[in-house]
Amino acid sequence: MSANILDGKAIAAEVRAEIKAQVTERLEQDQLPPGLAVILVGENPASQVYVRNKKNACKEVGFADFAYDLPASTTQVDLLALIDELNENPEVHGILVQLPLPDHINPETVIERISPAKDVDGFHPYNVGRLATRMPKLAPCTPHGVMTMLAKTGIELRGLNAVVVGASNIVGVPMVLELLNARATVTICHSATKDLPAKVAEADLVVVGVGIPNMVKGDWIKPGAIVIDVGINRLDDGSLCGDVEFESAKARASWITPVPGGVGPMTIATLLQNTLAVAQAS
Ligand SMILES: Nc1nc2c(c(=O)[nH]1)N[C@@H](CN(C=O)c1ccc(C(=O)N[C@@H](CCC(=O)O)C(=O)O)cc1)CN2
Ligand SMILES: [Mg+2]
Repeated sequence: MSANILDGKAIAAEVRAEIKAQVTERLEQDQLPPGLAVILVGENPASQVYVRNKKNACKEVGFADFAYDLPASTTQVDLLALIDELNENPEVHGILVQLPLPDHINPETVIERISPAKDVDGFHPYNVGRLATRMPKLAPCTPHGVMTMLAKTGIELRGLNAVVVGASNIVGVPMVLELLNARATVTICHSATKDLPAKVAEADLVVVGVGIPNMVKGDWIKPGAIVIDVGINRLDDGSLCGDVEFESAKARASWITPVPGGVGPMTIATLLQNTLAVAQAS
């Protein structure tokens, strides 16, 4: 068997085209363009790439982007003051603070300061709680983007055995909530999990987001399983790879996401969807 490729780059382009059409309609009705504030603190090279991609995506679909590239020495007090200002700005529908933050800034304090109504990353405890109680408002972008990709396979998730590897707030935990809401039977694995290969081998659907290159081996994959690789690891030669051994997993899976060009572009497309949703509701 050789898996079908779940082409996140192509699906994300479709999503952006739909968003652009809705922005055009808003502008024709003399409404404000959706506005997204993107805050980057410091000079993490990977974050700089992601933020640049977010700004480019905003331009492509006709959003107003409010960019704040702040020095690594920015104090938490100053960052919170900027968020307070953006929370009050009616031209700004969505606010995100790129993670990770420098060590002297507490990410939880910063995330909680963003108005839940403008929290287009979906990281505020209010939005996580909404997802956990099956009343989602703004859902975290990466797991929600994965759900959009899974819908493209046409496969019914209800009753599938889903295994999520990695328990981060950005990926693993909200991914579990999304899959639970789709009525999958969900297992979450993390660094204390015993016999990970056996857990993965039971999965009809496996989602991996741990940040360890090629950690999940192809021969762990149940034949016919769907494999979603959220990892983006840069190797010493500059190339990117995922958390799953791609070629050997592809030989067993029914569907698989590539890295790059899989989940990553869907994260940004979903961010745009969330921002548009806030604008349309305001
Ligand atoms: N505030 C946030 N911080 C972080 C998030 C997030 O959703 N919100 N997620 C990740 C990083 N991330 C978005 O910010 C992200 C990562 C990767 C991609 C992507 O498109 N990757 C490309 C490859 C890009 C490259 O050349 O490196 C791909 O996979 O094809 C988009 C967004 C952590 N921080
Ligand atoms: Mg995200």
